[in-house]
Amino acid sequence: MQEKTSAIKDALKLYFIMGSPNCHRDPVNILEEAIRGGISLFQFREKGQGALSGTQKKKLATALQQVCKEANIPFIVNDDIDLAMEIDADGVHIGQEDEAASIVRKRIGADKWVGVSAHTIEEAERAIKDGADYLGLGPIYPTSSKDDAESVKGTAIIRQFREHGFSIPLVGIGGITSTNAAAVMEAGADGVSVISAISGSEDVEDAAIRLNQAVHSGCANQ
Ligand SMILES: C=C1C=NC(C(F)(F)F)=NC1=N
Ligand SMILES: [Mg+2]
Repeated sequence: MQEKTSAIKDALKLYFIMGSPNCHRDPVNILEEAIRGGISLFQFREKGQGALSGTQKKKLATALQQVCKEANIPFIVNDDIDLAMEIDADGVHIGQEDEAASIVRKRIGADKWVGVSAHTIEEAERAIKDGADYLGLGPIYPTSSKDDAESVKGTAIIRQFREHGFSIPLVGIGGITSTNAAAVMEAGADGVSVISAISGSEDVEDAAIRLNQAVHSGCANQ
């Protein structure tokens, strides 16, 4: 398998997604604690009620990017391609309503990581043709982190994509916790992505540790 693809597969194991609206305290501290707890990839997703913009958003992005750099964790930016390019992020994540993946790929080049949210086989096929490196599938379970989420899919969508023959790295998203993460891995995902299961936890480091254990118990059973 391609070097880049295997690096992405490994990184997707425990994919923490966060922005200031998801935090009740300093996002930098939360990210540091999540890294200590074993997250393998981080996405800066500054979206929703009270989200920062402009220089404030860029300031927070670069502070979180620095934390990731020091821990050798890849840093992904959600939606905002301009910001990702300005701060030389490791990649971007885009949804169906964002700029087309083909345009994003042209803008950021071959080495950067491009993740795309997909809900159907057709959306996935187009994303792969457009040069996506991984797909985010969900919401697997009911989620409180995204107010315009699509219908809940369950782990069936992961099995469906694998049975269809997709070998592209897949990460589940939506309502994932340490109690249901193993099922996402057993269905064939390369990892799980979480927002509130970590950022909303009383003990962020412990939440990440427990999610990591669940993910590794799940992929062991594959
Ligand atoms: C809406 C999203 C769906 N999936 C993902 C990821 F987990 F990264 F694939 N990130 C998002 N922001
Ligand atoms: Mg988006």
